[in-house]
Amino acid sequence: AAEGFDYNAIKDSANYLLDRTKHRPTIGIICGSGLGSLVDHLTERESFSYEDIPNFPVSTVHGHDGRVVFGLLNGVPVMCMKGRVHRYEGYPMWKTTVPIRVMRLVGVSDVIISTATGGLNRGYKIGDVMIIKDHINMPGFSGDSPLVGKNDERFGPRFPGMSNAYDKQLRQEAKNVVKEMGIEESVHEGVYVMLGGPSYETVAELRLLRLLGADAVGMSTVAEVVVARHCGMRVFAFSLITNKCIMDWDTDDEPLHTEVIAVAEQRKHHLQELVARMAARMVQK
Ligand SMILES: Nc1nc2ncn(CCNC(CO)CO)c2c(=O)[nH]1
Repeated sequence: AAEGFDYNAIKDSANYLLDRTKHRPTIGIICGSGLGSLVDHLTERESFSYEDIPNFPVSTVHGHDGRVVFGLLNGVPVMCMKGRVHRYEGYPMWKTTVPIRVMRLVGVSDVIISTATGGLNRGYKIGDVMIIKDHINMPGFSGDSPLVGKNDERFGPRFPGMSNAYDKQLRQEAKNVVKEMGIEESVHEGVYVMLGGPSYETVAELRLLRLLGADAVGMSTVAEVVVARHCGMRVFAFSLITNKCIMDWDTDDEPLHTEVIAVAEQRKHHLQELVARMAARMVQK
């Protein structure tokens, strides 16, 4: 059979974890750039290396030790994915979303996804946060979707809808949290577009993406959201704007991955506070 999801393989991954942790979280957290250290704040932490979990994809980037971390975030049981695998590493799209399906079989019903992005919207500053209200699945346009291939009804339907992918109620909750935190001036709401990467975009591509209505661009998140919605999870996702995309030909700026990491490091406290407050609201259902 063509390579793709296998229910029993996902079940084995989930059972490996269920047999080794006492936690039964309903909230999942994908820690994108800047959020990894969130796991240090969990109490009653139980952590498992991606390498030890059967059938789990492992990051090929050394020093990016991927870990599944269970624990309590201000008392709320959560299951965190610290470290992501990306399409640009050469994994098929479906494989980059295996953590979502494992979360589902562990019992997670809501997922918080964070990511670093380049700002296309000229009103965004480096270090700002964009609550994702919708996405453009550019790889999906050419058929590179995590759901291509045999559909497993035990997860979801053959043709899932994506019209409310980014839960409206959770976005409203997030705006309330942002007000509580007093950071409204650096938080926006916009459209995320995914490209495959690993190269950053040309100026012509960035101008096209802006014309298409995208406010921020990245190389992840969209496939995870498609798979999360396919299996009925609620999704809250946000981007950290780590650099402003260069939109004209005569500047010689160049986006640098080192900048991405540095900005994430600077803003991690606000991001972690946002996630903790959202998790507390989401677990109330
Ligand atoms: N122009 C631009 N700026 C960005 N800053 C972060 N990312 C998300 C991609 N992050 C990669 C490389 O930094 C690592 O996963 C991007 C991007 O895709 N494009």
